[in-house]
Amino acid sequence: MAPTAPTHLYFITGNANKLAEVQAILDGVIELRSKNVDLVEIQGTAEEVTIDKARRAAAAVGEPVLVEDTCLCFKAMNGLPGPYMYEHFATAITSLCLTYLRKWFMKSLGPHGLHKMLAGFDDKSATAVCNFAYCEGPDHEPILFQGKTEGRLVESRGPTVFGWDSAFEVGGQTYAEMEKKDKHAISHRGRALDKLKEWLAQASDA
Ligand SMILES: O=P(O)(O)OP(=O)(O)OP(=O)(O)OC[C@H]1O[C@@H](n2cnc3c(O)ncnc32)[C@H](O)[C@@H]1O
Ligand SMILES: [Mg+2]
Repeated sequence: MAPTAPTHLYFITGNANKLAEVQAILDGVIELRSKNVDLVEIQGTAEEVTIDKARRAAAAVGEPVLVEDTCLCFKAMNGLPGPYMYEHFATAITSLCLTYLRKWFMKSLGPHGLHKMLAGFDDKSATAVCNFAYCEGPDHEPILFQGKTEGRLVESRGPTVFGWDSAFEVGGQTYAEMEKKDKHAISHRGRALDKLKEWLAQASDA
């Protein structure tokens, strides 16, 4: 059966900054309810982790849910061997993100120390990757929406309110230096949610 457009969504997250951003971006699009359910996160690619998270969330809440997983990937750490196929490259990068840029890592390094991770590399480029998964309810297949933003890792500039915002620069400004609406217009999260909005519009027309 084709998935139907929900009238409301439970966004399951324990991260207050994420919640605020998602609420702002989806304002007027759909009724967003928040819930903090402690979900086990499996090991795997970012996509597998997000899909599994959505299944667990739907089973716990019993209603349409949205979950999200974000990671920051450093190209330099996968510089070897150069000519590898893109698919291998992407998989290796994803594993790196999952292994190294989880919450505990951010907590121990902090936004001010993050740039030191690439101190020994010339290539400071990084990609912010955001995966949202929507699941209509228990026993439904989750649907994935991905957004990516290319940038680079820099010394922290701007308020250190949200994760690595002050260390990730896009077009000359760190995320933390941007107005929120400007971050949303180009961010990994904004781009992923553009796809979700498009899907919601199509599903409600169907
Ligand atoms: O409950 P969930 O939704 O899983 O929230 P989380 O805090 O575990 O979030 P993630 O695993 O998705 O994110 C890993 C880290 O990346 C940080 N992060 C996520 N999105 C970010 C953004 O847009 N800007 C800066 N840091 C971000 C976040 O604060 C975490 O420390
Ligand atoms: Mg998490």
